[in-house]
Amino acid sequence: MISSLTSNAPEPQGGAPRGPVDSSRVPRYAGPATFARLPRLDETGGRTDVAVVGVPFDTGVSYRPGARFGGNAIREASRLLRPYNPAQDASPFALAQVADAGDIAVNPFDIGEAVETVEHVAGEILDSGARMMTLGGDHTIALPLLRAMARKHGPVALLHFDAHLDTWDTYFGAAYTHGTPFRRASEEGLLDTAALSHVGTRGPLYGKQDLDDDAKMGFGIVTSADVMRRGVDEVTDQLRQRIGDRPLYVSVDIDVLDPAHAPGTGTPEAGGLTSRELLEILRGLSDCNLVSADLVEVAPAYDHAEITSVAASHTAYELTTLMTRQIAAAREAEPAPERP
Ligand SMILES: N=C(N)NCCCC(=O)O
Ligand SMILES: [Zn+2]
Ligand SMILES: [Zn+2]
Repeated sequence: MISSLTSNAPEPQGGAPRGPVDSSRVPRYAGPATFARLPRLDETGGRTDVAVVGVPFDTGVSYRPGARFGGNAIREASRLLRPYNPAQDASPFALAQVADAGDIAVNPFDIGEAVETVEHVAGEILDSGARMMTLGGDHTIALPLLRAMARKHGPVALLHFDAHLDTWDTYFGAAYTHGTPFRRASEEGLLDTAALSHVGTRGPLYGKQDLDDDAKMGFGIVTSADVMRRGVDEVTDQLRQRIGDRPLYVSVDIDVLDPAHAPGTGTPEAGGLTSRELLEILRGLSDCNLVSADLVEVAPAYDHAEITSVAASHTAYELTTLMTRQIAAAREAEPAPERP
């Protein structure tokens, strides 16, 4: 019998979460890439507090394809993440169990079926009590994810980081595309219309009507230029006030970043946020009730030196840290008899 060449994460002690592989013992470039070198879900007995889930799907794109490879590119780039997050003063993988649940197997030839599959699997994960950190995939997948969120939490507050509105109606007559998920979510009543914000919006539109339609759905817009002029702290305060203690879903399209910070994406627009601005805004959400998040539109074929997937891995790390901090705080407030 051949023993494993690269050891897995160490056995946890006394019910503590199973953490990442120790990079001081196993070189971080060795072995299979799970997000942040965390255990797979089957290594935690199928139980986790936060499930990192890939959705290799890009059949909904209107321009460059390739986001189906985004999740695995982010996992590869996440090998360098370390267990303590000084910006949030937290060790996310010690506060709660985070595990890599692998990919949802979606039909690349049938968008309707793919949307149903994502909704179904997301529902199972949420029913287990876990939160989701989803790695896309193109932005189409936000719709089935929001359907699952609304079934569990009711209409959710939405913080949407993106160059684009993604509230357009149809493309070539198709209702489910990466430019339309939030229009469908609004029509289906999945969103809490008092707390909807786009952040980082910029670039040409089809017409002024796009903005009128978007405003009618209840969205507020913080453009990329607003972030530059008003600054991260003021913008974050305003977003936090709008969200309050509502259940919050965060959807990050990596094209919210300037193409200098994220060239590896399908519909790039000049004049975007820096990765520093995005990470800082996210860190400011620590008192929000973040129920789950997605990070979409990483298309590694257009990337260079993993610029985009490194930015994406750090973005997912900040989001995961926010969730684990909230899970730990809730446990402290009301001690549960056993860890899932
Ligand atoms: N969701 C993303 N990334 N892009 C939407 C752009 C849709 C369009 O081509 O007008
Ligand atoms: Zn976009
Ligand atoms: Zn988008």
